[in-house]
Amino acid sequence: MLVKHSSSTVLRRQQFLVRTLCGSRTHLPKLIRATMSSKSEAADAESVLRTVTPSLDPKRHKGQAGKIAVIGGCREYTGAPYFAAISALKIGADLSHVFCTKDAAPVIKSYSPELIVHPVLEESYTISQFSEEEKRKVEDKVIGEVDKWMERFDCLVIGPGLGRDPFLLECVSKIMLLAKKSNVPFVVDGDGLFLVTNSIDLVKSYPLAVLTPNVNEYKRLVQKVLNCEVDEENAGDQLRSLAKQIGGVTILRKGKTDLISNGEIVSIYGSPRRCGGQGDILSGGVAVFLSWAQQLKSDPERNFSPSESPAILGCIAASGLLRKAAALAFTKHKRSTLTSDIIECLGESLEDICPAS
Ligand SMILES: NC(=O)C1=CN([C@@H]2O[C@H](COP(=O)(O)OP(=O)(O)OC[C@H]3O[C@@H](n4cnc5c(N)ncnc54)[C@H](O)[C@@H]3O)[C@@H](O)[C@H]2O)[C@@H](O)CC1
Ligand SMILES: Nc1ncnc2c1ncn2[C@@H]1O[C@H](COP(=O)(O)OP(=O)(O)OP(=O)(O)O)[C@@H](O)[C@H]1O
Ligand SMILES: [Mg+2]
Repeated sequence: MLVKHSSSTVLRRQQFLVRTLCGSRTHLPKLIRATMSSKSEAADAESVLRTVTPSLDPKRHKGQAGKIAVIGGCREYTGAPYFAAISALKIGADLSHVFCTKDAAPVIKSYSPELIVHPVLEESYTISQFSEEEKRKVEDKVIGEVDKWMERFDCLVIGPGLGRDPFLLECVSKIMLLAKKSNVPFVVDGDGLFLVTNSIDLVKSYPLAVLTPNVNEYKRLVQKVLNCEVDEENAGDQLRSLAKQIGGVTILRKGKTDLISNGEIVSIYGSPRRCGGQGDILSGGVAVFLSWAQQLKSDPERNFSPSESPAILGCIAASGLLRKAAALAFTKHKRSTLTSDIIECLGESLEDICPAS
């Protein structure tokens, strides 16, 4: 489905792509052609997808296409971290880890042998009999288990199916500090947003943080940070000022159309099915495309220096791909479309935009 836009919107989109791609001798002509010819939003998201997706070069070794870690998964929720982690692999990352509670680990492992699952997080009920000192030791152990892996990850996804246990969230706060210390980008979603909304300093002024709130999570963020209600009339301005107030983090506000804090809108494709888990696919996708965009920026051979950040490019690419896969899954399964059906369509949807060979 192509969306019609006013000429000023089309112009803004063309300016965005030119801005994004300036400095790229390798990609500029092809991408500008794509935007000029279709003058559509599909060209924007698809051009970004084509730009950031790396070719399948036989010289590359395992890990170079991305190492992602999801911090999430507890007694209640095992689907959400699985959806985020498996989506990262299905899009093209090489390795996908999950750091979850001990209860959730065997369940998540049983969904897929592809995932590397670490049963390290603890909830309050497992340590309720412990003294304060013993609790501190458990916390140090949890942090240590994640820390020894941290430098290897290209991006974390913090929050899908994390739950809201206070002890567990305290440990995750420390994991965020570790990620910041190591300059590892992270996507915050689900219960990670509950944590961050109540402790905004955890992400404040960290340029490598991406927040992906749904309608409820966004409402709580706006109330807490801007001290007002969501203003649909001035949605773009409000989103920009929210991101500014949090010190320049990137925000992807999910909904009927996905709004990104630099002013971009992704409303192509999409599906009328609202089954749970689609946001989890998106968070895994943002992590992969952000990593690829960051790689692209630092690869001297590709000579690419877009003015838009990897975080913004990651959001546009992931949103476009998820919505395309959701639309494709809906054509096949109609009312019975489930999140796993959408995940099965990720490969075909990406292939349609950037063929593997
Ligand atoms: N299979 C799973 O394990 C899943 C677990 N999930 C996890 O569940 C936890 C809570 O996430 P939720 O998304 O439920 O939390 P929210 O606080 O976003 O949603 C709570 C409730 O709000 C209502 N709601 C949702 N969208 C709405 C809308 N557009 N307008 C009005 N009301 C709306 C729904 O009835 C929902 O139960 C997170 O950790 C999340 O990651 C979800 O990701 C879904 C899949
Ligand atoms: N009304 C809608 N019409 C079309 N697409 C939508 C609509 N609402 C959300 N989406 C798409 O679904 C994706 C997930 O958004 P959603 O609001 O379902 O997230 P979520 O509530 O966090 O999901 P999850 O169940 O995984 O927690 C968005 O990125 C968006 O592209
Ligand atoms: Mg969610």
